[in-house]
Formats: sequence, structure tokens, C-alpha cells
Amino acid sequence: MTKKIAVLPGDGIGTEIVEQAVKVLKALGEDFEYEYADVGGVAYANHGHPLPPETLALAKEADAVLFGAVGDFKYDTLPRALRPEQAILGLRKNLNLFANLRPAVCYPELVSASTLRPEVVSGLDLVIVRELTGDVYFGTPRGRREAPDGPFKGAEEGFDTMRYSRPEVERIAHVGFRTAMQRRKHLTCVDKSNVLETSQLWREVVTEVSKQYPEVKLDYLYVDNAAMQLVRAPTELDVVLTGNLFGDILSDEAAMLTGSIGMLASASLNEKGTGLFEPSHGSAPDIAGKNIANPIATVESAAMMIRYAFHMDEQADRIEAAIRKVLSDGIRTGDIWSEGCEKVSCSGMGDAIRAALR
Ligand SMILES: NC(=O)c1ccc[n+]([C@@H]2O[C@H](COP(=O)([O-])OP(=O)(O)OC[C@H]3O[C@@H](n4cnc5c(N)ncnc54)[C@H](O)[C@@H]3O)[C@@H](O)[C@H]2O)c1
Ligand SMILES: CC(C)[C@H](C(=O)O)[C@@H](O)C(=O)O
Ligand SMILES: [Mg+2]
Repeated sequence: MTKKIAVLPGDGIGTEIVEQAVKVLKALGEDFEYEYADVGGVAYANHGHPLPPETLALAKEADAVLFGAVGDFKYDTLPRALRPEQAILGLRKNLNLFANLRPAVCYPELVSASTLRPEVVSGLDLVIVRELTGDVYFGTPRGRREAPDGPFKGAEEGFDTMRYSRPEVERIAHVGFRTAMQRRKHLTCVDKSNVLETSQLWREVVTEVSKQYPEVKLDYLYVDNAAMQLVRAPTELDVVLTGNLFGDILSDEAAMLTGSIGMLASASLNEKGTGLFEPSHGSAPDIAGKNIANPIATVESAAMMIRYAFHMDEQADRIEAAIRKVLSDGIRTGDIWSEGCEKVSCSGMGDAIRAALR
């Protein structure tokens, strides 16, 4: 049966990288239908809203969403509700995409591109399981007011609320443990339970859920220590289970261990295991329009899309094998380039991956 993919390229490098992923998907020769829509800054410019109702409706009715990136510093002064980033947050909330998987793998060929010493990143293969629809990102109340107390009483203040409920933590904990069961059976719960009430509940619930997964080794790190361990000994980590804000920060950190943020794919899943697939990075306004962005994270996200949403493991394996072949052939975009390799453009990388498909 035809699978309908909502293609939302967005802003900046979004259009360039998504084009490469679609190119590779089309070369699989499967029965996919692609429907495009505006999202983010471009949607605000064309329709007056970063997530127009037609775009949301398309995302809801499609079998999966392939997303590029949103945002541009030129929209920084817009009210929060109209900023391009609200589009991705709105999609996550409206599609109930509570589970975000961000695998960080350091391919042997890219060990020298990592910011860390080769012996530290060699064999790196971890996944961050990030809760995606709760936390301070969505907690209410939030806003501006006169500070009701404290040394700056009466001054203008901005405030957000960090919130997590028990069932919200339970469902993401199950995703974390199930992910661990399919991997090396080791889960690290990352929180700030020495300070935050939300984190105390988080740790309590994760510990309870762990009883249903006796084979999984569970340990705990405070997030500040986790940030340190990630650069000290990242290969000691397997599944990192954490909240929305901590997961956002740690995943960008993990990205650099793989060689580049342009390597970090992601899957944002709902209860049914389908959802939205996007690179973990943003719209990179500094390199947009130059055809130099690394599209591998987006191509890998497309592979995750067909694996998770369409259960096409064989085709997903083909894409991943093509990425590995291109890397072992020494083909690199600028961000992962090193001496002796062939430097290609964003579209050149897309062409090379397509050509390497078996
Ligand atoms: N999911 C999303 O749509 C998403 C994610 C993160 C940031 N953003 C938005 O993107 C905009 C820019 O944010 P930022 O600069 O903080 O983060 P960014 O991830 O866009 O860029 C950070 C740095 O990484 C580089 N980079 C990013 N992707 C790359 C790629 N594929 N290949 C090579 N280099 C790459 C950029 O050139 C830049 O130097 C902001 O508006 C931000 O809110 C959107
Ligand atoms: C753009 C922004 C809302 C988003 C986030 O903070 O989740 C991004 O940084 C990400 O990692 O997907
Ligand atoms: Mg981020």
C-alpha cells in the first residue's frame, strides 16, 4: 500500500538536506507518495503562522513526517507564539510525539573528525531517549509578570514551569527500557534529582519501571555529571534516558562526539511508534543556501522513518549501508572532511549515497 510522507523542509538548510533524503528514498523504488508543505519561518512569511492549519492537517493524516529544520535569527524579535521554533514544538505536541530517539554513533572512518581523542570515541554507539512533550518546554504557567517576591520583587520577570507527571515519566521510561533490551541492556537515568522535584519523581518512577526489566542494568547520573561523562568516557553509555531540556542539551554535546552535528539523526515517536523524523540540528543560517551542509543526519532520519513507521527494515539497512559505503570511500562534506578525503557539496553527498545504494 502507498505510504504517504508529509515533507516539511522548513528554513535555512532544511530545504537542501531534505532534498537529499527524498532523493535517496526515491531511489529505493518503493511506493511512497510525497506531499510538501510550508513550516517555520517560511510558513510565517507565506501564511502568517509558523504551523499553518493545512500543514498540521497534512502531518496528522500522513503515514510519517520528514522534517528539515526551522528557525532564522531574523525572526528572533517575533512574539514567542509566532517564532518558527513553535512549529516543531506544535507538531510534537499535536502529534503526541513524546519519545525522541537520538542515536550517536561514531563511524570508524570519522574517529579523526570527532572533537575527542580517537581512543575516547572509538566504538561510540549510544542513544539518547529524550522525553519530548513535557518539562519546562510546555509547562504552564509561564509568562512575564512583576516578581512577586525575592530581592528583585516588583521587577519584570520571565518565568517558566518545569513539570512532569507520573504517567508521563512511566511511558518514556518504558521506551527507554525497551530500547535498552534491543541493545546492550544498560540504561542510564539522567536527571537533577539532587535539586529538582520533577527529577526526584523522574528517578523514583524510572526505578519502579525498571523492575519490569530485570535484565537491564540501571544506573543514574546527575545531568551535570552526565555532561562530563559524555566527554570523558562516552563508550561506557548505552541508553541515556532523560527529560526534554536535558536531552536537548546532551544530544548536541553527543553530536560532536560523532564528528559533526550533521551526523545526528532523530526519530520522534508517538504511542503507535510512528511520527516525525528530523536531524537533531537546526536550520544553520550561517551556511544556508551554500550547498555545503551535511545531509547525512537527514538521510539517516529517513532511514529511521522507514524502519520505525513503515517497518521496512531491509530498505532502512540499505540506506545505512550506503552511508557507511560513502564514508569508507572517503567522501565527506566540509564539516567532517579530513586530509586525503574527497570534499563534496550537500547535493554531492546526496548523489553519492544514492549511487551507493545496493
Ligand atoms: N528541530 C529544529 O528545527 C531545530 C533544531 C535546532 C535549532 N533550530 C533553530 O535553528 C536556528 C539556528 O540555530 P543554531 O545555530 O543554534 O543551531 P544549528 O544546529 O542550526 O547550527 C549550529 C552550528 O552547527 C552547524 N550545522 C548545523 N547543521 C549542520 C549540518 N547539517 N552540516 C554542517 N554544519 C551544520 C551550523 O552551521 C552552526 O555553525 C535557530 O533558529 C534555532 O532555534 C531548529
Ligand atoms: C528548535 C528547538 C525547539 C528544538 C528543541 O529545543 O527541542 C531543537 O533544539 C531540537 O533539538 O530539536
Ligand atoms: Mg536542540
